[in-house]
Amino acid sequence: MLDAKLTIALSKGRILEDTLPLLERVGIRPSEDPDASRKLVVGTNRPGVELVIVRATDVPTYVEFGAADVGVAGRDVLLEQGADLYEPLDLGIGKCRMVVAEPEGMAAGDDPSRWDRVRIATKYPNITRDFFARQGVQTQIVKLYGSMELAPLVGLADRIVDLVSSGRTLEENGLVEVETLFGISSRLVVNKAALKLKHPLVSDLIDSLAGVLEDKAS
Ligand SMILES: Nc1ncnc2c1ncn2[C@@H]1O[C@H](COP(=O)(O)OP(=O)(O)OP(=O)(O)O)[C@@H](O)[C@H]1O
Ligand SMILES: O=P(O)(O)OC[C@H]1O[C@H](OP(=O)(O)OP(=O)(O)O)[C@H](O)[C@@H]1O
Repeated sequence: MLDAKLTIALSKGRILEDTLPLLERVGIRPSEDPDASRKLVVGTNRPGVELVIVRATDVPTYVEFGAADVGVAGRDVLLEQGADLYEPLDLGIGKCRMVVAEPEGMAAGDDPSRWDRVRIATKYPNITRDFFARQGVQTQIVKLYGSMELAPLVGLADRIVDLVSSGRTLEENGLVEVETLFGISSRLVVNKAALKLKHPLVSDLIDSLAGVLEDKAS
């Protein structure tokens, strides 16, 4: 039997802020402001469609395990975690880039061969390890959960691997970008079983969002 319920996992902050206008354009409106509320399950104007509010780093887990049918997650989080998800749409929101940064004036510059055994602070240990391993550079990784830019200032690390958007956080902390790993935006992710078992609902959401993105691009 077809399940007429669709659960969408979103995280508070940037993703919620940028995703709600997209959902609005496809006719899905939360019944209360999820940012103002402490509720973690928020209904919508569409019967059977609800939002679950989770940490940004938890979105792939909720969707992979089917606790949510779809979700919105940054490419950074998706690459770091490597969850088994269907990723049909780049929503073009939450744009930033993953970079290596170091204190301004640091001698090693952008020659990775001189980076051996440097300590790198990051929230993304898998991405960081893979990136340097591919260059044949051994690094010691210090896993942090935020404020990465502080680490080189207090001697916790030599460099950081983190996200940059405007560049303001790097600049205000005397750091400079020395290498870009890749560009980032947020993606719609879908549970693979839900794609089959709830195909009409899921494909309707994907197609409607794709239409909105096409309109925005033209
Ligand atoms: N400065 C930024 N500009 C644009 N997009 C960003 C920026 N920082 C992060 N993002 C994107 O937004 C996503 C969510 O980031 P946000 O800061 O809202 O959550 P978080 O605090 O990193 O998550 P968590 O609470 O799980 O640690 C990131 O995964 C990334 O894809
Ligand atoms: O280039 P900018 O526009 O300054 O943006 C970059 C900052 O944004 C993110 O931090 P966030 O605001 O999520 O805080 P966090 O330290 O808690 O991760 C990221 O980790 C950088 O610190």
